[in-house]
Amino acid sequence: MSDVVVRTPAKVNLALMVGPLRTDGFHELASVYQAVSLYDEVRATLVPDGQITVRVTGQQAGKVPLDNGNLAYRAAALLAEQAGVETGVRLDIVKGIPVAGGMAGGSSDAAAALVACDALWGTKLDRSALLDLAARLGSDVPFCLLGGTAVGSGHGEIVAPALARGAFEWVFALDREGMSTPAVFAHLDRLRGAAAVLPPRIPEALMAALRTGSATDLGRALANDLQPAALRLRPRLAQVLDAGREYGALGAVVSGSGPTCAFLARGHGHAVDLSARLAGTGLCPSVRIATGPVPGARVVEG
Ligand SMILES: C[C@@](CO)(OP(=O)(O)O)[C@H](O)COP(=O)(O)OP(=O)(O)OC[C@H]1O[C@@H](n2ccc(N)nc2=O)[C@H](O)[C@@H]1O
Ligand SMILES: Nc1ncnc2c1ncn2[C@@H]1O[C@H](COP(=O)(O)OP(=O)(O)O)[C@@H](O)[C@H]1O
Repeated sequence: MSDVVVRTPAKVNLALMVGPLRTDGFHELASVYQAVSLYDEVRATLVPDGQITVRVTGQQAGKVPLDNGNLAYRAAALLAEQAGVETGVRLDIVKGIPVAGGMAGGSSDAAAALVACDALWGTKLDRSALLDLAARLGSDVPFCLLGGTAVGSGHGEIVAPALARGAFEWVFALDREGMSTPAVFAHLDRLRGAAAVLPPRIPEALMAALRTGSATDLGRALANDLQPAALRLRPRLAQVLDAGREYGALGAVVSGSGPTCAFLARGHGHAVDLSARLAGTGLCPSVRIATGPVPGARVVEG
């Protein structure tokens, strides 16, 4: 086999509860992730010379690094090192997930590269070994392997499937410019100042909404501790959230560290209507519809 193609999803945090800053520079998190149907594709092609190269096409491709700053590159290099692989790989990434949008695009490409290279090189790591490597690459990477709806703890890298039913219709309002995840966490610390920060806890109402599959209850329970910091850094996002609520979204929340805003719709027809209305406000340059949950990074060819 000389080619493997992996399709890999974006995520939205249904809850992102941020605890104290740890001594390792990460914050303790309690997160509920959901994988949604906006995808990147990663094609891994065998090359004999031991080199890893990356090419990126698709939406906002120019904003993505091609060197070892690319998370997919790092994933391939880490797997090669761990498994003693000497052949190389060319990674062709087609971006469909917004870049620096709070939707885990880079992390998802890292998960995809692990899955693709594992198949291409025949390293055949088991699920838990892949999850360990994923955790070394970034807080969101293990979830991108798992997909579905899952609870994250630690700094977000310890993931377990959530008891959840139902399918949800989402609308995502993209912003012109991405936001830096470390900058948003740092701004939250500034807003919190010297106040004591409690260990993070996922709202019980959210887990209950997932168990019943009620979109109305889920919409009400969406929560993101990073949202106040993201709104301070990008005040126009507050208008975007208000517009979505006005057009009947069941819930409106900043996705992860932002700037993408996520809206839960009543159904597909409402999602189409909501996306048209949001686009019509002129507040957001691009709007997407997606469903969740969907599976994590999966081989689709090869
Ligand atoms: C905020 C979240 C929510 O799911 O996603 P995004 O909005 O970036 O997609 C994640 O916590 C982001 O995860 P990820 O993008 O993998 O970030 P990482 O590479 O692990 O960390 C980047 C930096 O973010 C900060 N960070 C990240 C995770 C965490 N629990 N505490 C932190 O303070 C740290 O400054 C860290 O150095
Ligand atoms: N494969 C990749 N796709 C997108 N961005 C990447 C990738 N690898 C590294 N990056 C870098 O990571 C930063 C954060 O991107 P991304 O993972 O899309 O956003 P977020 O962390 O907000 O979910 C980007 O600004 C980019 O410089």
